[in-house]
Amino acid sequence: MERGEESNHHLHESEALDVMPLRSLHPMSLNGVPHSGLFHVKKEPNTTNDQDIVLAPTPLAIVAPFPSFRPSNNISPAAGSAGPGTVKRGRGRPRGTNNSKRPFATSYNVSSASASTSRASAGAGAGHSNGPVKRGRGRSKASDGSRKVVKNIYSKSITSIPNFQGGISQEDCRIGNAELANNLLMRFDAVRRRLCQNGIRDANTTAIGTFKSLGLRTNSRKRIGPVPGVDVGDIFYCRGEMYVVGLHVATIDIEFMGIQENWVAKALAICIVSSGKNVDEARDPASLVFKGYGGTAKYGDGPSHQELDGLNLALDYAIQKNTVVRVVRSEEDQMRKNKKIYIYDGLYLVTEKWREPGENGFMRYKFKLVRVPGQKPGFKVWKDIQQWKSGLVPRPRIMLEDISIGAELSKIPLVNEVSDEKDLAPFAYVTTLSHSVAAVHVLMTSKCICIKKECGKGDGNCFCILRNGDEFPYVDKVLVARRQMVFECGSFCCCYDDCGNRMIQNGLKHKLEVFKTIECGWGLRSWDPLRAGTFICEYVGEVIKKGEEGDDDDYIFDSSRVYSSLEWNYEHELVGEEKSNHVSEQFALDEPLVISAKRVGNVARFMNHSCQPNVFWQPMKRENNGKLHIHIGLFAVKHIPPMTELRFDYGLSRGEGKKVCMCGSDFCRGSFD
Ligand SMILES: C[S@@+](CC[C@H](N)C(=O)[O-])C[C@H]1O[C@@H](n2cnc3c(N)ncnc32)[C@H](O)[C@@H]1O
Repeated sequence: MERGEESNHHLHESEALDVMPLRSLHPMSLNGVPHSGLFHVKKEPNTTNDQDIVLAPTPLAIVAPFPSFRPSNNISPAAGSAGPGTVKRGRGRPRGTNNSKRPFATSYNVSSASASTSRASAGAGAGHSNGPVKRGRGRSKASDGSRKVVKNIYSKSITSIPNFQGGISQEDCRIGNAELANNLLMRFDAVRRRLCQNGIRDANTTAIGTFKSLGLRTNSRKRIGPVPGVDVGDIFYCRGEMYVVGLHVATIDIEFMGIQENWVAKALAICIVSSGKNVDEARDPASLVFKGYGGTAKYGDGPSHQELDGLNLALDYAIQKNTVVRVVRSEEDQMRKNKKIYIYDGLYLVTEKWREPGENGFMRYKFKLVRVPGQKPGFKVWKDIQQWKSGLVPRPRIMLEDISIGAELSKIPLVNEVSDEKDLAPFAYVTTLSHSVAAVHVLMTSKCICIKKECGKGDGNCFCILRNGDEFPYVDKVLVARRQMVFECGSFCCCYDDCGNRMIQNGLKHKLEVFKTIECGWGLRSWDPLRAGTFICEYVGEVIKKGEEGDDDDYIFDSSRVYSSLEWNYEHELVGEEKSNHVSEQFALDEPLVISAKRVGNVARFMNHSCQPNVFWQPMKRENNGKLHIHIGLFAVKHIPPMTELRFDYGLSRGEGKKVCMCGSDFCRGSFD
């Protein structure tokens, strides 16, 4: 049936259906879509349209297969660092609506990743898994039939932890909210980073196994339309993250929910991931053509025509019902070869379907999806930036080509989309911190003790690695954990200039722009997506003595201010470590570090303040000309979509700020500075 033939049946977000396990049903009874269970529906009190989807009191109404989740192999409310005195808020563990803290699991078990997804005990709100087929318990048969021990020390996932406080109530888990989604994404990525650092081969899968089995997820209720806490434009670096926030909870590119209409169970498409291969027109930010399923060679049979069954029927049902479908676009990640970034692009309508001959001559289904107008841009932002970068289309409203006047490798434009102002208060753009009065630590050794034995000068241990707790502080160029101090490699190490532990000294790696904000003067943002833990820039300026700041100096960084706490690091229980391994996030500076970027500075001087920042600061020791200095690195708290303003917490000087804060966040303290 083509669009328009049916009546104006709509299912809106307000009519979202409540899904609870009921009992299992024949696996193929859902429009031919295999599924694992039948779910009973409770309708939201304010639901208005009962005719289209019959919500029978019992025995069935909505059929929601709990998907077996198998993530792909792809791989903060407060800012800054926790200062000497901190306003406790941080990521924390959010309380449930009933303010209760609930343990999620009762026993501790570290299992192999392959088994963990199938064996995962369903924690609160996690539902049950029909995950991968169980393949035994660590012993497999060799080709000659003999038993061989498979020792896979790199694949561990935590399936249960006694007394673990997940901090999420079952109700919150089901309904979801922005704080929870944010919190879980940060915790998930912290675990993933640590597992990577520990050499776990498939850190994504292991992390998701842990989160799934402990019930650490939100929006566990299937729903049509938006999911609470996920905004258009939000980005995800693996499918596990979309699972944790309930955006797309399926191993395949299409997620559906079971609906019962006139006592017949039907599948309705609710979310699709356009992965490039399954779409014809992925480049158009307003519409796409999704390819149908089926018709491929199976069990030795040849390919065949695609039929209107299974997932094709789920998309067709969305046409009939005129229901919205969430669409996740994807783009290549420029920082990781052959990996993707997923961009939530909001709601679409499936407007038409047709069948046409495919390359092999067999008929293939196609579905056109058109973006619902009036939503904020998501994927379009990426397309615009690609055009600016390629030079095909100039970036509009540029007031100054490069505020760094060539000091940075990549130009930093000054952009004003809100007025015609193009003047900046005069300052000198510099890329290095000037230490007129800073405490300078003279290096005790000029001996090379680098990690490369072959250099012949060292003993095989890099001085900097040892000082970083015998761990390399980064994985895939992102910081794993905040520390009291990060020690950078320097000229006394035998590593090369492109060593991954030379972050601050190698300067900006992302394309940034200074732009006019509506309420806070000039601000800073990035054209590139920034993964949580990405080094953005250093806070550059003149180091001054505490107490010597001018009253009119708006460009002060002061480590001795009071900062809201931020719990950014991994939870040791979730990576199977002892508490003693926990890396402290409290920085410890012998003396306050005060930097003024008023007269001289870099892009960081344009970063505005937020009480719920997306950037934190990290003290870093770096050697220059045989001397060690403390520098301040600014890093992404969470994944930051392109063109999102970058802000850190300026802190409070005396418990109360001098300036009225206009950050607009839910956690605004009202003042800063
Ligand atoms: C380091 S500068 C940031 C760049 C500045 N917006 C500019 O135009 O040069 C700090 C100043 O920006 C403004 N600002 C930054 N964050 C703000 C906020 N959350 N609310 C109000 N004003 C803010 C205040 O004037 C503050 O003194």
